[in-house]
Amino acid sequence: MTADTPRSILLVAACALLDSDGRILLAQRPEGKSLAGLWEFPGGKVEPGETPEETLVRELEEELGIITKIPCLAPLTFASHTYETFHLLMPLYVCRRYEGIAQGCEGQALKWVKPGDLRSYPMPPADEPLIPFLQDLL
Ligand SMILES: Nc1nc2c([nH]c(=O)n2[C@@H]2O[C@H](COP(=O)(O)OP(=O)(O)OP(=O)(O)O)[C@@H](O)[C@H]2O)c(=O)[nH]1
Repeated sequence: MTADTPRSILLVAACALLDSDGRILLAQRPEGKSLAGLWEFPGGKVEPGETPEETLVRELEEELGIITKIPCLAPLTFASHTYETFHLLMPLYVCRRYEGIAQGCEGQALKWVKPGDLRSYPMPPADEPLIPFLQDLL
């Protein structure tokens, strides 16, 4: 792909799930996937017919066994990052209200991380500009 080739935009919804101590949940991308081993915010691709909020409610249940509702998702900022084969547009929401205890339902490792420690966890390049927004918020 050359610099002139139009890339498709991939819309992914992501969520900073917070616990009562203000820690943020990160999930490790499993072996075999792109960007394996990096730590990311739970979420996933917005499927046709879904809103980003609907995607997150679905993904949080599928990936983590967490139940939340659309009004509990507060938009914080977004990532806009060009990868080699697509351009990622990723709204980041914050969620403080949910039911259940997060578990890696798809075998992924999870970590509750203090805002000041986020940089200790290697993240996809799209995520790095998001960190100061979370640190300012929390
Ligand atoms: N959920 C999530 N995805 C992210 C983050 N940062 C980031 O670059 N992404 C990218 O957004 C896409 C999300 O795809 P996905 O999670 O629904 O699906 P996937 O891993 O099976 O995608 P893959 O087929 O590219 O491996 C991936 O390309 C992933 O690399 C993030 O913080 N959270």
